[in-house]
Amino acid sequence: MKKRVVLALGGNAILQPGQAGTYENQKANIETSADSISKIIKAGHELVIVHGNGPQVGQILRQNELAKEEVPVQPLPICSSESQGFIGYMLQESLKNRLPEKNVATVLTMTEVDLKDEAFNHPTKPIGSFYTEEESQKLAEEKGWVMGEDAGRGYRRLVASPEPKQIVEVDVIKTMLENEIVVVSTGGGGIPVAKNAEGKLEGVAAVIDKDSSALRLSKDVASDVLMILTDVPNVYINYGQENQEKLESISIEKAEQYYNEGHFSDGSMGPKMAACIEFAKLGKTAIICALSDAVEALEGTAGTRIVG
Ligand SMILES: Nc1ncnc2c1ncn2[C@@H]1O[C@H](COP(=O)(O)OP(=O)(O)O)[C@@H](O)[C@H]1O
Ligand SMILES: NC(=O)OP(=O)(O)O
Repeated sequence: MKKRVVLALGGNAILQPGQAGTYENQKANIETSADSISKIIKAGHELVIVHGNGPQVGQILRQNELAKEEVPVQPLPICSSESQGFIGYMLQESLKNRLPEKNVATVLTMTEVDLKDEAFNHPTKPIGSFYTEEESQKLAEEKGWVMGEDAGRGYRRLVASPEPKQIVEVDVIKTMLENEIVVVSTGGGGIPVAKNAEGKLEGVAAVIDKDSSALRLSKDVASDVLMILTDVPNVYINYGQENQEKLESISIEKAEQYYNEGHFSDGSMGPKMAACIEFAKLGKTAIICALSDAVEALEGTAGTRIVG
């Protein structure tokens, strides 16, 4: 049966930790992602792809800073829009090469946030490259960056990550879905904008969590499924320990219990599970699975499903 699916594509699907972030690295990863995504489209489902941009937006910002003697530095929302543009282009190209008959288009998407969001006072979103603890201390001292540990993988620059309140282009996205267009939207959680003192939208320095924005978008376009693709085949309890246990199909109550017991790390699996639990509460299906298992997970034979 045809389903409307919002698919959140993890950062690893575009750039893996340890990779330099060359065009070739990103192209190769996106080609692999397109193999899986095109199978979902071929199966006849309506699809919106929401991608991450943490590594890319950090690198664009850094390029700006390093070139500042010659070229004016652009603010973070401009860097976000650039990341949506180039990742959208790469996805469009790879998907169009596999499915020449399908229309695939990227919507540069703004996401409204609240300037009073407490998150502006506590940066938590890791962007850009990974550093050692020593390098991280030096960068904090010399450049005043806020640095933090990222899920045991090293240290990264942190920026504010407010809650997504509204996807500004949601009506455009719905119209495209109704016209069978595969949509790439809300990349990097959306370009963060907020109402200024005159009530006008204006870009703000933040990077929104793409899993939270994918949840917002899933609700707004009334998708049947929220699917988060990442680099692990399942969610586990006691993850990384000898007694780790794979979760396949779980109830909202069990998922909440495990969440409250701290089985899902902040900044990695935590926000994914929080988004899935909230989506399942609408009586719908939320899935977390590996990129390569997307079609099987939709059919219910792979991944972790929270069933509402
Ligand atoms: N309970 C858990 N089960 C599975 N993976 C977990 C768990 N807790 C933390 N993780 C980590 O979450 C990572 C996926 O999150 P993240 O790196 O943010 O993904 P992405 O960049 O793909 O959005 C996995 O690689 C794994 O190391
Ligand atoms: N914006 C965002 O959540 O990006 P990553 O998934 O790459 O961290």
